[in-house]
Amino acid sequence: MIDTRDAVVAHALVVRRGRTEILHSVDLRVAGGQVVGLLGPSGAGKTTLMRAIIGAQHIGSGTVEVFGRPAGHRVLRRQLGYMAQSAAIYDDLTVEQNLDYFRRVLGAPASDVDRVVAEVGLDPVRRNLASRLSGGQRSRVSLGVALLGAPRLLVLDEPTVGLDPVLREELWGLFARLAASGTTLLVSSHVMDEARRCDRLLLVREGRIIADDTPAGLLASTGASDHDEAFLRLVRRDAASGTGGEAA
Ligand SMILES: Nc1ncnc2c1ncn2[C@@H]1O[C@H](COP(=O)(O)OP(=O)(O)OP(=O)(O)O)[C@@H](O)[C@H]1O
Repeated sequence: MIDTRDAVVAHALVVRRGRTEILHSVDLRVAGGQVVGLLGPSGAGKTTLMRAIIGAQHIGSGTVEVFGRPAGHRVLRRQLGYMAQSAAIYDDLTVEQNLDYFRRVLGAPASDVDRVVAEVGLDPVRRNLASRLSGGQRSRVSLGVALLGAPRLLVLDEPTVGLDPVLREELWGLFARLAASGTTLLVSSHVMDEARRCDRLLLVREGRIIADDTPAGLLASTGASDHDEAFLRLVRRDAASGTGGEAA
């Protein structure tokens, strides 16, 4: 069944890391059953926002709710899958041992290992030690861990980085299938070409969301012919308006 309720709602969210304010009063709504792209320059605050949503980031003020519960609430643990930028897997275990270990921790069914191995395309290397995998294979094991237990919300921090175009295309196909079956996906990326694969795009710059639109809507509102150009125009427009960066 498609879950059309809001998966994530943030209101006036402020996050500091160390002494620096990273997110400045962010308002955000992520509808259920969509692939939402989180895009923006390096250091804009995408990872910080994702960490706040999964409940791993101390919040200065404001609120973040996931499926109507405060982020980090224990009942959300099994409803959320998170893939961090650096692969969080055990080097001395094989691909399938890694997946089996994490699915036990989650209480997910044993059949999840085969399902996930197939979904992330790691069948040929399933018995290889993680230490012997390529960078792209390692990140796919991490993605596989996030898919265990079939969570309602997947928060994926640059899941396609380092992957060749064929694999990237396959993973975006997987994301679309998951969304069609009701999963909500929040996916960060630096590859603007991937923007067109999302249902909705959030552009983050200097700790603020400066655009929230569909891929087609962003092209229309900026008059750009591709998303690279659209984002450049939006970032330049925002920089010229002088709203970013000063809040401390
Ligand atoms: N542990 C930390 N302590 C203090 N500041 C941090 C910490 N981690 C990140 N930051 C700062 O927070 C800001 C946002 O970082 P964040 O990782 O959220 O950006 P990002 O948009 O995900 O960047 P990238 O695309 O490069 O991954 C950056 O200015 C960064 O220097």
